Order: sequence, then structure tokens, then C-alpha cells
Amino acid sequence: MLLTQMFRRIGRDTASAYSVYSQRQSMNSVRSVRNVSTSKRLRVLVDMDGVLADFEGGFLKKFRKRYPQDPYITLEDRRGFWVSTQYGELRSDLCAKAISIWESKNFFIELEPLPGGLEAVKEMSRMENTDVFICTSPIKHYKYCPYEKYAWVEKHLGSEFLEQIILTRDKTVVTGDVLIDDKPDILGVEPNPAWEHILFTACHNKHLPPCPSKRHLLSWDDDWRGVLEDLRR
Ligand SMILES: Cc1cn([C@H]2C[C@H](O)[C@@H](COP(=O)(O)O)O2)c(=O)[nH]c1=O
Ligand SMILES: [Mg+2]
Repeated sequence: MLLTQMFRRIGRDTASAYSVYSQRQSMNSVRSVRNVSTSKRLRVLVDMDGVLADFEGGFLKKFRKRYPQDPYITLEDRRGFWVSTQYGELRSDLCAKAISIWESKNFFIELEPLPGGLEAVKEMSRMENTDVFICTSPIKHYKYCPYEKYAWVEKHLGSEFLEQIILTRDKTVVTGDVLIDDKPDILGVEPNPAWEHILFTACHNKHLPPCPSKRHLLSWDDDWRGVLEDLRR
């Protein structure tokens, strides 16, 4: 073979070897992208009152302002999910007075965010393979509450989060991998909800005996990222 022919052949071989190499490289990068996207997608449901919004603190402040002569229950002394029940036990007329607070205009919109909640939800929503929904129960007195819950989300999380709101009186019918909620017993028509309930600590549930089968988050400073990673496996 002539020297020039030899060089041409080497050139052709090198070019085709390079083309095979670059095809393999691009397949590898497609695979690695696929690997990322095939890790388990997680649907996270996050409760609002007592998890993102300070329902208990907002209630106590407004109750004391409207009914300054009446007895009240400090957050330290709160027991049981229902504020109205504990106030009714304190004195029968206080049940209706308690209800009058959260049925009033501006109660829900003026709730303060709980520490770290907004940052956690924003971070979650930026995580790969993670869909975050705010799953919250409105009161039946619907004049202000549903509107104000939407307005609260827009005010604190931005209008893009309006797409992520689920308003329901029965969270058991909602599908998700996890529900982060401060209510210890979440019951409804579905006896086996799709989600795992992570109990979020609040003033009304922190005295309950620990339930070993249930995971807890003590606050948004707790390891919620680790919990999500665990659920993804
Ligand atoms: C304590 C308490 C609450 N409510 C209402 C207020 C909220 O709309 C829901 C709780 O909603 P979540 O999604 O479970 O956080 O319940 C009430 O009617 N009576 C009460 O004592
Ligand atoms: Mg709640």
C-alpha cells in the first residue's frame, strides 16, 4: 500500500472511531439523564393550618382581643386538636366565642407563617421529581375562609402556587405519597389513604404518647429532606 493511501485509511479509521466514541458518550449522557428521571417521583401534600400558617397563635391573639374579660387557654395548656372543644369544656359559652374568631373576616389571611415552612415548601417544589400540593380543609362557614386561604398562598408563596392548592374536607380521598399534617387522626371515607401521614408537632399534639409506627416532624428545622429521601426509596 502506498504511504498516502495508508495515511488516508488511518484518517478514516480515526474519524469513524471518534464518531463511535461520541455516539457512546451521548448515549451515556442520555442514560444518566434517564437515571435521574426514573428515581421515584414523590407527591407531597402539605397541610396549611398548624403546619404552614400559625392558626393557634392567630386564634389566641384575636380571642383575647375580642373577649378580654373571658378566660383563655395558653398555647402551653392546649390539648386536643379542636380549640372549640377545649374552650367549650372551660366554659360552655366559650365554644361559640372561639368559633366566632375563625369565622370572622381576615382571620385566615392574617395568620402568620410558621417558622421555616414557606422556605421548606419552596425548596421542595424546586426538587427534582417532586410535586408539592398544599392540602387544607376549609371551614363550612365559607364566606371568607376559602378565599383567604387562596389569598394567603398567593401572598406568601406567589401566584404560581395557586395551582398547587387542594381544598378538601376529606383528605383521605386525595392521593399522594406523604401528608405532612398536625392533626393526629386524619379520617374520612377512604379507610386506606394512599399517603403516609407524617405528624407535624403543634402545641395541641406535643403531649400525646409517641406512636412508634408514625413518623414525626418536630418543626421545619427537623429533617424533612431525609424523610422525603426515605420515601423515595
Ligand atoms: C382547631 C380547629 C380548627 N377548625 C378548622 C380550621 C381549619 O379550617 C380546619 C383545620 O384544617 P387542617 O387542614 O386540618 O389544618 O379546621 C375548626 O373548625 N375547629 C377547631 O377547633
Ligand atoms: Mg392542620
